[in-house]
Amino acid sequence: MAFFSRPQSVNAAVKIVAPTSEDEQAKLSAKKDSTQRQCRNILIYGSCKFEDKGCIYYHPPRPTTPPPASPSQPETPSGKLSQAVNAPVFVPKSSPFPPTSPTPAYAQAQTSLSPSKGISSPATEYDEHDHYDPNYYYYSENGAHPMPAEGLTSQMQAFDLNVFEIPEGQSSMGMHPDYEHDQYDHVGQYDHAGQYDHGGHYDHNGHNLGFYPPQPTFIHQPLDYHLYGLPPAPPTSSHFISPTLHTDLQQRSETLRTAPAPGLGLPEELEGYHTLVPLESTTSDRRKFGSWYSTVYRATGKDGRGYVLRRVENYRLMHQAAFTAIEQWSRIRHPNIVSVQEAFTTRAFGDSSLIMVYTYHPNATTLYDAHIKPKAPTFQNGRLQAQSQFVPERTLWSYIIQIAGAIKAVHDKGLAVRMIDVTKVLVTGQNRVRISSCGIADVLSYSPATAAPATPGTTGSTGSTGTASPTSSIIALHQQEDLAMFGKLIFALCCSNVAAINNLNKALDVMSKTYSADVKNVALFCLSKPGMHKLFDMIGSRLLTEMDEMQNGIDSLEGELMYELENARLVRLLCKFGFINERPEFARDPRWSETGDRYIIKLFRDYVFHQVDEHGNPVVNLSHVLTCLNKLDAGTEERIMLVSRDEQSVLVVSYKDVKACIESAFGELARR
Ligand SMILES: Nc1ncnc2c1ncn2[C@@H]1O[C@H](COP(=O)(O)OP(=O)(O)OP(=O)(O)O)[C@@H](O)[C@H]1O
Repeated sequence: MAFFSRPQSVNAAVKIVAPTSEDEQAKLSAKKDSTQRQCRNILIYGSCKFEDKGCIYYHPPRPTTPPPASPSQPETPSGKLSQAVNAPVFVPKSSPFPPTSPTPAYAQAQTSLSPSKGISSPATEYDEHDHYDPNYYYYSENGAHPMPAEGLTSQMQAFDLNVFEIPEGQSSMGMHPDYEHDQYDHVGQYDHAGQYDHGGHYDHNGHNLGFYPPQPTFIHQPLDYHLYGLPPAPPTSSHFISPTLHTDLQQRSETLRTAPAPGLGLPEELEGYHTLVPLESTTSDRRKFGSWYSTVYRATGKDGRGYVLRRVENYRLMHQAAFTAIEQWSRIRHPNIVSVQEAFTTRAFGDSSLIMVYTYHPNATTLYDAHIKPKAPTFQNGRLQAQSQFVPERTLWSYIIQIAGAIKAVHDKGLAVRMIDVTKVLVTGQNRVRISSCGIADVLSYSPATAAPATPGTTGSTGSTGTASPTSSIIALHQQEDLAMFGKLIFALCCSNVAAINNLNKALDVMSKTYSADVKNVALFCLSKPGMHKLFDMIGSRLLTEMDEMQNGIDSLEGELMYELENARLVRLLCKFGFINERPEFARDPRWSETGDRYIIKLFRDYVFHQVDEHGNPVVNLSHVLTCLNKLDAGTEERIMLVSRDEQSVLVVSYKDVKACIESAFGELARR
């Protein structure tokens, strides 16, 4: 292959060819007599702890001075470097990276390399040892822990391996099915029963004798973790961020995609909205919305997004001008108001219905459902106990501030909410509330007598302009009503009773037992229908607390986003694989995706996705995939063994090389 014809660079890929028949003979005869076989701990670690404790294998006499270790080729015993230089070199085309930095000794050895030595003439200096057969331990001991790929690669490097035998009929891919964790950093040792130990020594019966520091021959090779995105700091607990944020988001996404139950008899399509799903029961006790029945549906809009359709049954539109307020409402975008989209009438339900369209907030509940509706008792400490409905004061203030902010925004636009009720305020996230059903009262109670559209700043209570028109005084009245409704809502929440206000003394009693005097003062203040700005004076410094919490929430979400950024890196890589692998033709070359640098990419893809275990079953290990892709994206120096599909050749390449191949191939495609 063309990759091996460039020995001018440093060693990145090593082709391992099938052994000659003489090698085979030598290996077989060596296996026959284990006392003549060199101990593998010597081969791998340079020493055997059991040499004097009964190890039956051959231990050559120890050299008087240990060979110096190479710092940049940590997994290669330095004593074998002169043999390693015989390895052919893989250099990706137009590599954007500098070549793998060799040690001075290694570089020197390379320059003295005879050009006649290539891949087809593997080094023969190994003949004094028996050839390393990575399958030997694994297949000789049934049930032994299979050798992980990284372990195998480092073993091969430790042997300066140029000659490698893949037993006939055995898939080399199947040798390392348990690639689960990032084991590259471990310096393990195989005992003679084939047990792998991450840095520990085993006796010859396979018992672990304890954890020993790595042998000096092997230098710990850390990953280039600095190339990865830093994990975000642990998020500070935030009032507005759910501790189960991921689950909540997934559940919302699931809710968005639930299909409607069949046989509901709902219209297929309404002004472009389709796939209607009722959000409340249409059969059980129904409360009237003023003097109308209403039903809330979830629907999918023309843009594919979710919307809420509130249908008011048997509504007859007498004046088109009734929709004027909707135009104003649809311009209000506030974090504590469910946005109004549009309104129309329809006969699709068999009657004349008014449809109000709002933004959909999946899995939202009403304040009533969240805090007031009696809940079934649950088992706590082995006993059935009623669930607490109590709203903590911190949460209550948060609700007060959010709702007050929403009311103010509406009033500033010259409108009134007219619908502040525990059943119409939605909890749409962790301690987040939004006023829903806005604008509907304006349509339903439209009268031509009060038809003149209000303009911002012309309101009675909050407005600042001179003479009040009849319209503006009505709006001012509605705005004062808003505050009174807000006061009632605070009482209802504090007393867990929608009708708490009907017995004010009792409600005040309950309230003062649980909450601070400030809560009571604010609730009473609202009931007295004051101006909005005075309300904010009472809330005072609690606004700052709320702001701090909001910013904590933002920090926390940014941290979450950082995690997702990591995903984007991997998706980009996968896209590049998709562009390159199996491309039918490029530059009039039908074999483009199978040749040159692309061949490495293909083998790498096999290594990541197409591994099989010893039984030939696919290895579908996501952590293996993620680990490989992260290392690829970081372009680490770590090497892996890629096996051709015919299992006749093996390449040892670094992630850095594979990354260079991908950059180069993708660059070719992108330049066109
Ligand atoms: N914009 C929205 N996004 C998500 N869900 C909503 C939205 N608006 C309403 N809902 C849900 O629809 C359901 C019915 O809403 P509705 O306003 O009718 O409340 P309700 O408690 O049934 O009040 P009522 O008894 O007055 O009908 C509620 O569970 C509410 O959570």
